[in-house]
Amino acid sequence: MSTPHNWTTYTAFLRTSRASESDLKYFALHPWLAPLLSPGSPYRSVPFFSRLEKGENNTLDRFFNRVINTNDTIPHAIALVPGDEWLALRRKELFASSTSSPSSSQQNVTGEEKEQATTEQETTQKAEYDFILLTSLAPSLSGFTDTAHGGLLSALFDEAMGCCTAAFRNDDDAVQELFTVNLNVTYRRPVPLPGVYAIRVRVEKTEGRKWWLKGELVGGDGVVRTSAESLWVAARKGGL
Ligand SMILES: CCCCC/C=C\C/C=C\C/C=C\C/C=C\CCCC(=O)SCCNC(=O)CCNC(=O)[C@H](O)C(C)(C)COP(=O)(O)OP(=O)(O)OC[C@H]1O[C@@H](n2cnc3c(N)ncnc32)[C@H](O)[C@@H]1OP(=O)(O)O
Repeated sequence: MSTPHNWTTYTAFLRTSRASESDLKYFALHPWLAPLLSPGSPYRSVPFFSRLEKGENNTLDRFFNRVINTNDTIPHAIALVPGDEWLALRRKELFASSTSSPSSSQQNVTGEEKEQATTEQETTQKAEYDFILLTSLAPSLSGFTDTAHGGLLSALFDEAMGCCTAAFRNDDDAVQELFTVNLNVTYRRPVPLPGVYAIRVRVEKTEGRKWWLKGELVGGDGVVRTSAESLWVAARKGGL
């Protein structure tokens, strides 16, 4: 078992960590991922947080960091996140008209600031998605023969979306923990096993404590095999 991490905030984790060489080497073998992994990519490769060991006495994320962290389930997974500048712009965009602003410094964004953000967006490297999970799926994740189980795909969307929201929460906990209250998954095409897939997600909008997200799962042929929409609700201040 690997050593538990010692980051104190998710933001610090995003800023300072890098995906393992073995995972990077593995995904680099798949040419369709090159635009996401090359030096010119708008994304940085970091470990998939949910997969990190949290310590013997900490039961956080056990499903992802133990049960489906094996050679015959999910042998490799990494996360791709936009650069700091782009994330900051997205924060401005998402919280400009919302009372769920993740930081007091981002509240009451004025028209002038919005305009400035638009200009900045034109010059900052644009990332179409707020979070991408690259994952290999091995044969033991099957429902139908050689096909990924639909429940597993839902769990992957939920987790990727959770990590996506975490990047927009602030270190000072101005936004409370977020929970999935609704997850609507559309199974469009089977997801063959074994295979390598990208789950790309984006926050569509926020309103008060509510956040709406969308996501898609694609393989090397670019076909959207599964898509998902979800609603997340931040816990009330002062706890549930
Ligand atoms: C590195 C350092 C360490 C730091 C670590 C930090 C972060 C971790 C980082 C990364 C995390 C990474 C990954 C996490 C990823 C995934 C985790 C898995 C996520 C899940 O898998 S989580 C499990 C399933 N999840 C639940 O276990 C939730 C059960 N639930 C509740 O606990 C309550 O539901 C609660 C508390 C959420 C809200 O309760 P509440 O009482 O505060 O809110 P209330 O009911 O008033 O709703 C407020 C407004 O939402 C609307 N609304 C509510 N529900 C709706 C629905 N279903 N459909 C449509 N609208 C709905 C209402 O209509 C109202 O709308 P309006 O305000 O407009 O009237």
